[in-house]
Amino acid sequence: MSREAVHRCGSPDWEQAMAIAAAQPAPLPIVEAPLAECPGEVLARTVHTPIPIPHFDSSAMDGFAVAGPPPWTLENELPTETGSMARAEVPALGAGRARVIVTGGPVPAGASGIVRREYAQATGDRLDLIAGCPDTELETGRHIRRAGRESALGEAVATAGTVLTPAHIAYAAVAGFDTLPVRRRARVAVIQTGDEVRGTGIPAAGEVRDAFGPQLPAYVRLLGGDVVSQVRIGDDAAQTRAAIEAVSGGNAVDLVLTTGGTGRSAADHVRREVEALADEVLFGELDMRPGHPTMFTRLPGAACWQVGLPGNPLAAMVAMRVVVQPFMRTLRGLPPEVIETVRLADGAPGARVQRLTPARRSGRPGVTLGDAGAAGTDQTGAASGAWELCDKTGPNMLRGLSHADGLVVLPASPVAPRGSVSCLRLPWTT
Ligand SMILES: Nc1nc2c(c(=O)[nH]1)N[C@H]1C(S)=C(S)[C@@H](COP(=O)(O)OP(=O)(O)OC[C@H]3O[C@@H](n4cnc5c(N)ncnc54)[C@H](O)[C@@H]3O)O[C@H]1N2
Ligand code: MOO
Repeated sequence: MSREAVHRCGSPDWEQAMAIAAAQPAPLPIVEAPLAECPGEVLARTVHTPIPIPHFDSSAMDGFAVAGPPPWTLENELPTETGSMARAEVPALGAGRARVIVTGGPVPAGASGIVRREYAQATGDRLDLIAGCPDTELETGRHIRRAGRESALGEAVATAGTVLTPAHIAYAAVAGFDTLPVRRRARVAVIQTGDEVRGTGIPAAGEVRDAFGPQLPAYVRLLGGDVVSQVRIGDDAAQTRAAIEAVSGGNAVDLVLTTGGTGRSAADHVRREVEALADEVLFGELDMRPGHPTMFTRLPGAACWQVGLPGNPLAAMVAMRVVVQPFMRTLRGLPPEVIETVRLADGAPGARVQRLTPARRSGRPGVTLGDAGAAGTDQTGAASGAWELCDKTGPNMLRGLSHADGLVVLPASPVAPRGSVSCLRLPWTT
């Protein structure tokens, strides 16, 4: 039985669409993930080191732990023994004595410092400095890495909301963590429509190569989720309904991405079937070009949404950036993004409607990247170079997007040379 879906907002613009998408889901549950799985994930809670870092006094050099001024009596110990001994097992060093130590080895109690190997000379069991050794080598604490110098016990290792990098993981490992609390990764189902769409080879006239299937999983991964199921179906109402019902029940996925079929022709079934199935239509179209027919709905079940990506490839990619990316940020526990402003080197002529257009950072002579003085600054105050519009950016085209660093918002009115426009960076640009 078809229920009447709740229609919320008529035709939001791109900025309203981002806000609606970001406001919908709750952040996903927190899971303890092994460190190796954490790079790229968002830390869900601030974590504090359970030990001082480093956690014991160690030598920064291969050489000799010494107690007091030279000469010293050299103890007869092998470096490997000293290096691998636990701190508590290392015997104290008596006054006037020296002992071999390796980099990272625990410093014995009683040691006043470390003398590096190349500055010391042993004759029998007598150890002395070589001629010309700098005076600094005898400073108290020389070449000793003191416990807690990097971080005291209980200091923050990383704060909630951090997107974890390999460096964060390395630091957390040093602090003794085996796992970190991160948000569960979003599970996304992809349903592609289109009788004319083929997956491999050269398409015949009337056919198109599938522009979505090979890249949507990677796009979703860049946004912090995983495509857990992916099907291609024909332009058929029953198949469309069955495919959506198959993935949306039972809490298995957080988001269903459909491609194509958002139109109102007899061959377009996504719109009708989703409208019949959905608990809520957050928006059924956008006041945005390209990407005008993009839909965003909440499907039956605890927490499962649907984004209807239009079939035109650039329109679909714009909808990914405007609707899916903010939605995924919230799932990951990230705050809504701050919209960047950039300058357009050559400006832009006015158009009938506002357009989100592929653009790139300009590399032309006279327009220097990161030159804040010449090219302006973005809203966050960071230096930002001027941008130029890409060529070949019709709604069915991908060539311009393939050269782009972001989507700039061109207003209907003309933009003067070096004029400011809003810009949404693409998630694969660095
Ligand atoms: N009479 C009207 N026609 C159209 C309108 C309109 O308002 N009135 N809107 C246009 C706009 S805007 C868009 S965007 C598209 C939306 O189309 P659908 O979402 O219904 O998608 P389809 O009709 O299935 O396909 C449109 C186009 O995209 C190609 N396509 C589909 N899937 C793929 C794929 N996986 N890889 C590459 N290309 C794909 C398909 O072959 C069509 O060329 O409607 C306009 N028309
Ligand atoms: O969404 Mo369409 O032209 O706006 O591609």
